[in-house]
Amino acid sequence: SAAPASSSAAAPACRDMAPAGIPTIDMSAPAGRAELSRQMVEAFAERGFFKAVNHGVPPRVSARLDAASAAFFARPAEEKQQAGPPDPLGYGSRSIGSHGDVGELEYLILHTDPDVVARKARAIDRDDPSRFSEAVNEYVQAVRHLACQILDLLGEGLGLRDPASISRLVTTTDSDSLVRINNYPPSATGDGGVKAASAVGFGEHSDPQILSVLRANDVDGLQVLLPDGRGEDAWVQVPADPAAFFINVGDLLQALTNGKLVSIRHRVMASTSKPRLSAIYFAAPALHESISALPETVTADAPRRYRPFTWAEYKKTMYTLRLSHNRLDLFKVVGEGGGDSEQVRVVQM
Ligand SMILES: C=C1C[C@]23C[C@@]1(O)CC[C@H]2[C@@]12CC[C@H](O)[C@@](C)(C(=O)O1)[C@H]2[C@@H]3C(=O)O
Ligand SMILES: O=C(O)CCC(=O)C(=O)O
Ligand SMILES: [Fe+2]
Repeated sequence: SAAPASSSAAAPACRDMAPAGIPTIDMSAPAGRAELSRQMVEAFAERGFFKAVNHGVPPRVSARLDAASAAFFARPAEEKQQAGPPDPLGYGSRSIGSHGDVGELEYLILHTDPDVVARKARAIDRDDPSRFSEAVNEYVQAVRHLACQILDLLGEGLGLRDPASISRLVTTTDSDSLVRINNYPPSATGDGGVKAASAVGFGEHSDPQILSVLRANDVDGLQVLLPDGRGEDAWVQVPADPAAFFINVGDLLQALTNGKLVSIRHRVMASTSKPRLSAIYFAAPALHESISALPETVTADAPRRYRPFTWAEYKKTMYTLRLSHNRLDLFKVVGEGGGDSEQVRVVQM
């Protein structure tokens, strides 16, 4: 089916933003583990994201990735193209996906398997490939650990019989997790000013995987779409904090929790005079993994919302669609009684 146009144009401008509603969670659990997992479930159910502080990722690990990324982006354009095109992994500039989405950025998308990183690093840092691959591998290890801690806490907060069942999807050796490094150039107009606040760095979308762990430098730009309390959604600016991680629910976690946790729509607006550098770890399962609602999340009051699907199937669908598409809707079960009924109809693409 045809992808709908981005709804960004229709969404309210930043000046109409809802009062800041950025849940912040102290990962050192000052009030105990049970309270920490309760806070996480609440933040993910109501907002789909939170800011993690005291997260345990050493600042030098992030700084090392920043330095390696900045060194790559500073190379001449012809040299960077050697690490592209994004097929869908690799170096890309402005074009996002293969359906006409564009943004004011350049990026690297890498699979997190260390062997794959090592191979790609030969085109990224030709003088010393291991300088780049080691920085990425060390970073990935640290953020995967953080992601799994969060997923275990969620498992506990959701009252799962097997609380580690979600994090196991990510720790498997054939996990399809990715890391994406984005560089948004300063949006100077040439006359000393900056572009209008409407310049899109990375258009509106939800992340397809299980969980996204985002860190950026001190440059603002990330916005999340949140209910404004008056029955509308509004874009809320997420103030930059290089010492924190911003964690968001992906489409698969929404499906696994039968819609209890919500995959948040977000975007990046490019209107600053400094480059924004960000790195996002997308925690994903293995390609063959079947995704269906965890039994504890399916009740008489909350019947099954999505039909089971594999990550490979979901990924194939997502790559045929525009960035802004509500792709999880295509897997919705329709009909009375939810998905446990033999009579269910499934929305076809
Ligand atoms: C337009 C697209 C880019 C994207 C693949 C897609 O067809 C739809 C999902 C997009 C997205 C958003 C989150 C991540 O940045 C990303 C790497 C992902 O897994 O899904 C991108 C994809 C991409 O840039 O290849
Ligand atoms: O670069 C950012 O800050 C966010 C980008 C993003 O949402 C993505 O790459 O999926
Ligand atoms: Fe995203």
